[in-house]
Amino acid sequence: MMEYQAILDTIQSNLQKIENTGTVAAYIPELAKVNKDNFAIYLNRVNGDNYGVGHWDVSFSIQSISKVLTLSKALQLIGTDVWERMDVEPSGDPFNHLSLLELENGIPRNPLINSGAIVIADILVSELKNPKEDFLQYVRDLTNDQTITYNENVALSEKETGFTNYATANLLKSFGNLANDVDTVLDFYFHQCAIEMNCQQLSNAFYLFANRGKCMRNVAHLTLSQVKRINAIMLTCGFYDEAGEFAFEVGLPGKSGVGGGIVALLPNNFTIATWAPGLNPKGNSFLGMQALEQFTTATGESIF
Ligand SMILES: NC(=O)CC[C@H](N)C(=O)O
Repeated sequence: MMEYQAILDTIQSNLQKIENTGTVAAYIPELAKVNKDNFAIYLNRVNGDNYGVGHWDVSFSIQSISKVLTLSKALQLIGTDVWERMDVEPSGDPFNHLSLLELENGIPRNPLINSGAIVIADILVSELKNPKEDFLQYVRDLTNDQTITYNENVALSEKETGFTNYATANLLKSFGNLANDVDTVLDFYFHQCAIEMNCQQLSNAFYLFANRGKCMRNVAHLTLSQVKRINAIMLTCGFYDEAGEFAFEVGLPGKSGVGGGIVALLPNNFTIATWAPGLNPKGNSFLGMQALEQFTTATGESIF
């Protein structure tokens, strides 16, 4: 019998001993206000057991982690048509990089970099009746928690400073890969990124990817094939130009966000969420990456 709580406690005390060289994301002014000392891990096993350490009940901005949830909704709505508008290859580039998009004629490398996520946002704006409300409801249903909401200050803060995302959306539009207008799509995108969750909610939200497409309420949202593909994309593209490093160190499908969250999972086994707002130079949580490396090393539980 594995002592998961003891393993999480040990990871927390190990990480308290090292210098946290991460820095909070400053390019979105609202995120720069978050205290770097926050640290949390929450683990959900598919057998129903759960464990937490640190500030696992404190909410933070999920940012790019939302891209997996919008992809999941888009696949549910239009299936494989999604792949007519983007690829499934790792980019090896930072999340907001523009030059590949221009070279490749407005076809994003994958749905987890900003350009791909903006195309997915465009799909949801076209397909959902009330896009922001309906998507939030989807996230609440997956998580089995009706309290989850957008942080309007974060959405506005990103809108005011989101010059690179405007450039990306305009480039997509110029290549004919955006059906709706740039402002409408980016308003949706800035809101999805501004959803707040704590580690418990985040781990719950991703439960369906470890549980063969069925959420916490045991409702089926995705086919087995869709879950397989989403997990493959998280493994190859979830950490941008550090996807190789995450696979090497941790060995799980996962997704990071510039709010300092990471969520990862082992199919049929567990989901785990970490939060530590200090980011490494690639925009991934400095301590979160290490916490997950220690977790899969201590438990021996990874996809490899
Ligand atoms: N990596 C991230 O979390 C980036 C998300 C952020 N909202 C952006 O578009 O810049």
